[in-house]
Amino acid sequence: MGMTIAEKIIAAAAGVDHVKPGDIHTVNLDRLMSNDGTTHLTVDMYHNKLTNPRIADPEKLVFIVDHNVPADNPKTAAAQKKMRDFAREHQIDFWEGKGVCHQIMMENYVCPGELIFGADSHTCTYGALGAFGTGVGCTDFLYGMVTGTSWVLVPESVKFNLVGKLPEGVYPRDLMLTIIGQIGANGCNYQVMEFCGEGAKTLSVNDRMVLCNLSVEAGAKTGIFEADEIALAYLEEHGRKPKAVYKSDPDAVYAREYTIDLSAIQPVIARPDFVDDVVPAKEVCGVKIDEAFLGSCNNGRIEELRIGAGIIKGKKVADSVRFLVVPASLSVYKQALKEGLIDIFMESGAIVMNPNCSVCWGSCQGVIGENEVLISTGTRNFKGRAGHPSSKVYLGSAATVTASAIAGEITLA
Ligand SMILES: CC(C)[C@H](C(=O)O)[C@@H](O)C(=O)O
Ligand code: SF4
Repeated sequence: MGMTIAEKIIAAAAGVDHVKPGDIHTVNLDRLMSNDGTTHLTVDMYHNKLTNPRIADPEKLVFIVDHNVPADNPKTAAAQKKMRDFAREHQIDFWEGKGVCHQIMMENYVCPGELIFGADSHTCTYGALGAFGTGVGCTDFLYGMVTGTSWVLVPESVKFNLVGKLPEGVYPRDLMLTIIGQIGANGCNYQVMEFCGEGAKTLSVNDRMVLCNLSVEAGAKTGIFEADEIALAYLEEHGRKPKAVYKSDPDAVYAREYTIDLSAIQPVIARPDFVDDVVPAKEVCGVKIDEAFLGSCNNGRIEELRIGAGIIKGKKVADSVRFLVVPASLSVYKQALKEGLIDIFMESGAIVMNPNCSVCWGSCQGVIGENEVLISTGTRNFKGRAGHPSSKVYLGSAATVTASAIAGEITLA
């Protein structure tokens, strides 16, 4: 019986020839990433719970302060200090203020064929480069840190055969929200969403990141693409080499298969308070907004900043709206500066912030108040995600978010 890409990665990490869904294997981890959301808890467990605290291989570890940057209160400052001190003491790669963790990982670490655990649910982003990335809690993270290994219950894979090409003005974010709307927030629970087909060839690594990143919002263990020439070109540009390049075998077994026609996708919006409550954007046009957010590990890269800047150039943010523009990393920020995009946003009245998670998770910048409405390129719109429990978050593409920031209400670009 053939294997899927995900199964091949797990088999290699387990040192066996063959795995199948339902098997449990002990695996060697290639890398472990943790951010300021939970690292302080891992550090506490490391110091207080272990009889023989040790780190298997500090070179496998990456710590990234990205969720609350710079620290916004004494509690987050203390948590970050704990993380910083620990990283220094153990010579762990440490990043602070340089960008959202998944963006930093993609720019600097992730290689095809790797198995990566991250103490963050959107670690599934790394499938854009043909790696198996998945989120774990801090107990599993601690185990991985101490032993360099972990366990994986081999997930089933679900095939998404992409055909055609997205129409002009329709983006990978519309595509992935549409898929999540169709299959539901539990649509791929503990399964791998494998994206393939000729339509995949029309998607850049950025586009693939958008899809893989949101796979967890359909309950998936991860999302993955084959590391084809597009992924390998990205890798080379970033000065890295693949660990291994896997293709799914023709006789690999899938739990289900979907065919998605990209040319039929339209701009969509996920309505509050569920990522799978997806409707055509035109159905919610006219909803008044208080804030708009262009950023996050899903949609804060140069591609989206270009889309936003292209729409807002020469126009103004509505008086009633705060428009937060937050590049996903420092390198995205610098590229945007070089291309004059930051100037365009500033001229329009947008608030351009330092790279970090920002209002995507509503704990740091741009928190919204009682009954306020945000339109966002972030990942989630759960109740209270961006601030007050009565506030509302609509999720849309960079184009829809920017057009709405100008209009003061949800509008199509
Ligand atoms: C803080 C972190 C653990 C969390 C996650 O796991 O995803 C956050 O990044 C989010 O997007 O909700
Ligand atoms: S940008 Fe949002 S989804 Fe991504 S890691 Fe930060 S809080 Fe989580």
